[in-house]
Amino acid sequence: MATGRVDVLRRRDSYNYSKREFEYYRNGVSRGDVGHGRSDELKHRSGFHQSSNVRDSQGYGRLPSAPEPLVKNGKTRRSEDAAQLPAEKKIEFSDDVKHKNGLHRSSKMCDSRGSGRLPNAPELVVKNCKTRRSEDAYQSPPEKKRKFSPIIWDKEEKEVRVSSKNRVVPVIPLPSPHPDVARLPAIAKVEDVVSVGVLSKSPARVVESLEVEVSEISDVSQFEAPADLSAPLHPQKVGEDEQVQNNKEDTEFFYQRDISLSKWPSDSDSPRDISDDSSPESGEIRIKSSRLSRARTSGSDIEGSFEKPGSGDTHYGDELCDDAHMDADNYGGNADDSQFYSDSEDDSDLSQIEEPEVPTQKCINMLQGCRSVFEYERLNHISEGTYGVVFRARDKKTGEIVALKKMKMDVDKGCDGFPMSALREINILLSFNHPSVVGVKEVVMDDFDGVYMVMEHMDHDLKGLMESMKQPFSIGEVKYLMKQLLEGVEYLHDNWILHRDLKTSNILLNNEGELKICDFGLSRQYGSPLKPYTSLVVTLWYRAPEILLGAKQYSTAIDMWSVGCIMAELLAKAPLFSGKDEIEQLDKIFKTLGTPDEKSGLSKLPGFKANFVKQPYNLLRKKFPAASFTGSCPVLSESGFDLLKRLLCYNPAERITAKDALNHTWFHESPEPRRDFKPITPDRHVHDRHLNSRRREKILQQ
Ligand SMILES: Nc1ncnc2c1ncn2[C@@H]1O[C@H](COP(=O)(O)OP(=O)(O)OP(=O)(O)O)[C@@H](O)[C@H]1O
Repeated sequence: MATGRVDVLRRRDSYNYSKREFEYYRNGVSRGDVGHGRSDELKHRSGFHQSSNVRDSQGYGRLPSAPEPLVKNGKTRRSEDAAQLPAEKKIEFSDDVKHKNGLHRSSKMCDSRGSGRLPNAPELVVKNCKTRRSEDAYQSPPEKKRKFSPIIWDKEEKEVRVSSKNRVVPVIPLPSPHPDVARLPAIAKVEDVVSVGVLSKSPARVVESLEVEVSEISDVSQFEAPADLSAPLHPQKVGEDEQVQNNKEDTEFFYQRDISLSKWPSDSDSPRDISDDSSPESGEIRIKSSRLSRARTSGSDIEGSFEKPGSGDTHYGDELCDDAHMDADNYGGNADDSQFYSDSEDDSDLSQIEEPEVPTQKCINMLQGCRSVFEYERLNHISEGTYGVVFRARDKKTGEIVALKKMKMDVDKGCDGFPMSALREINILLSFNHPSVVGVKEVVMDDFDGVYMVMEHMDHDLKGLMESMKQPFSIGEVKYLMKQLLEGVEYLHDNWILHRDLKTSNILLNNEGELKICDFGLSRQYGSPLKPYTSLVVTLWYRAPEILLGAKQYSTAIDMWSVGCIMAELLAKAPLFSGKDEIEQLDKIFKTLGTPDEKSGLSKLPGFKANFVKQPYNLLRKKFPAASFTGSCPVLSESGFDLLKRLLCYNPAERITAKDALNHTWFHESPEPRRDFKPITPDRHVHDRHLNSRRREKILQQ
């Protein structure tokens, strides 16, 4: 059956969409209407991680025992003492830096290429895993750092500091770990400092994939000599160049991630100020340990219930570190023990700034290891995407209903290693805390190295909800949903994250009408100047024209285009541009919005010269008229249409930002956003949704 299932999955992949979409398209949209673009995307998304993921010999964390990689202008080096580079570890902000949500935020501007809105940062210099803008371009307090890690680095500290003043950040108390799940603690034994950005790579691979300044390596004994740095890590069959580019991108992403709060303790560590210069940033998790345990291919049955197999079935024995088992009594922090964060020298300045009330940042003490998935009772399968299978489950101790996303380990076909997409998602979601971003509670494991992200459970996703609705949302409801979506997107962009896969199936809703963005597998950090990114991001229907036309440099505007497509879909209850490949997608866009001209900001892109249909008019208003007597098309006021038009503006530099969109008059005119909106009868939809998932399971088994 398993083989059959895989075959079906493969077949499904050849139709280029996830099972959910498969079902959706199968039932709702003719097959011919969708998907071949998705095929490319899937291939790419799979290949995207292929060579960058090399299974190391660890368990859950799979942390290589690599010394700390330091990134400097795209190169890495190691240093004996990262603390010697304090200046390089800071990210400095220009004068218009604003403080919001406990994070320093800089306003955005358009880059000279018109490729998107950039933070008003001049040249970014990446050093020591942190980003810094060239000093001649701005003068801002060097002490200002970007901090958004939830990870507590200090075992003894029950609280950590964050950049925001007066923010209490409680440590989420975790119960005792599953006795068989000691992989994370096990990795806290090594002596080298490594980055979570290379979690999926063995030390050798880390060296292979990055340029290393050997002179600065303090301990070369643990590294193999760098291989051909330009070569992919594995033989590639397709899209090798693209793959190499993607690997670079992946690597850059993690080295640029900034988790300056994070600390990994060692037994001997005393509580440290997390602003310590040596604290890791940019997605790195520093660990002390050198014991490596062999990681094995995940063999867990994703369809099985979370019943713990007999203890004799576990295979970690000889690999586990005995003292990795944690004493239950000592396990878990105490929310009451939180203390105020301070941003050291910044405090006086910050006191001048009126700070909005923000939710506290989540903290998870990584040292506590992760609990077992057997702490949860599996209730039902919710959905399956490219990167994970999502279940509804109940916390056996608290009774809380959660969503468990089992990370697919085999998304990088033919490769070992923890998938980069999963690392990104876990890292980002653990870092963020916003009402419009889905909350991650913890990461748990099964006995087969399966890794699960425990998320707050949401009753619907927008796609499923719209499928089940007979009528489109009312304008007040659309406003309310759009407002929440824009708040989430604004939060991401303020925190330098591009989601890169905003679509209705990645927008969740609970029965209270609360909206949350999920699926951060394709997200990445952005900065200035723009780096070449992969153009194979964002599900085709929501993909911005600049990406479709081959732009390699893009920014937050790509998410805003997706938001525009989502707004149109909320209004019409049908996707706006549903091309089945890139050409058709562009064709559909141009037929509605008019073929872009030289002034569109797209004329320099590689695909612009292609012979597209010439359609000089913007016909969007026809689809969303100001009044309709037949009720066949959704009505939209002048100001609502203006917002939609600005979201779907060709020129990425002129496309409206999330912040400006939130201030748009549409949200202030009547009807007001319907805050009392609650999705349709919850039980029925939940039931339907589960029925659907059962139907999907059947299809997969055939
Ligand atoms: N916290 C949650 N609560 C309820 N349902 C969820 C939750 N997270 C995800 N889902 C459901 O699972 C589906 C797939 O989740 P997700 O998009 O994270 O997986 P994926 O493998 O990354 O998908 P994709 O193929 O779109 O990349 C979502 O569309 C949603 O229906």
